[in-house]
Amino acid sequence: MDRPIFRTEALSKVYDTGDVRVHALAGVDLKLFAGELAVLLGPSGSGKSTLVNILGGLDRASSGKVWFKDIDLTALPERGLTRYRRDHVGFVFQFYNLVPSLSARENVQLVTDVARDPMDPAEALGLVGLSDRLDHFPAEMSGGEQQRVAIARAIAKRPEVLLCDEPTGALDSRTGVQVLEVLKDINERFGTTIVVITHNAAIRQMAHRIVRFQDGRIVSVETNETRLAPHDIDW
Ligand SMILES: Nc1ncnc2c1ncn2[C@@H]1O[C@H](COP(=O)(O)OP(=O)(O)OP(=O)(O)O)[C@@H](O)[C@H]1O
Repeated sequence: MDRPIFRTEALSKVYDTGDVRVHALAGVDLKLFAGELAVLLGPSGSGKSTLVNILGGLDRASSGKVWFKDIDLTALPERGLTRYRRDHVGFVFQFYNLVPSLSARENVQLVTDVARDPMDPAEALGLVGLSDRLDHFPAEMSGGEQQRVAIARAIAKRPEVLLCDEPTGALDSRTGVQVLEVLKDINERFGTTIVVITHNAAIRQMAHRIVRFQDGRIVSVETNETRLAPHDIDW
């Protein structure tokens, strides 16, 4: 796990909202390695989502550089960034963003229909333990199940990277653990690089590395000597 998949150099993001200039990222130098599960911690507003959105090609830096392997994302035109996102990145957000009128299988199909080398939707849903919920609609599923559909949708295109912004933020601890078990399994089974933003500091115990943010800067990067399985984490 020593091959960088992301590298940022003096990455900055400034939001200009009239009178106020917010330095959401103020010079971030970070390497993330292929196959690692990294947890990003830090107070609200410290820049975690901004960084992850830039890594995922949803947003652009104001200055500095970010590479995905040998691709300079900061130099890609809009179409290239869209292709990068489609081919390489899966996203999981706090609120699952499923289409309410579509079944679990159809929600996953939205992605597999346009992916280059997708899994079968039923296979992706099987990987997150939902083989018996293929034809259920979001309203017929628990929060944890809906989040697992969202993860199935994100992994069905076999992305190299899974970017998760507060994936357990809306879940109670029991269902949160199930979601984290799925992320750990994906990381181990496919070697997918996984980045998890969380406000729940206990989750750091399942990470290979923990990156802490404050005021748009990285204040520490720590490697876990021993990792805990999600079901052994005390929330
Ligand atoms: N679109 C935007 N326009 C203006 N300011 C923004 C925008 N997005 C983020 N910011 C500001 O940038 C800073 C960093 O925000 P960001 O969402 O990256 O922090 P965060 O660490 O992910 O916070 P949280 O844990 O609350 O999600 C904050 O001060 C935020 O208010």
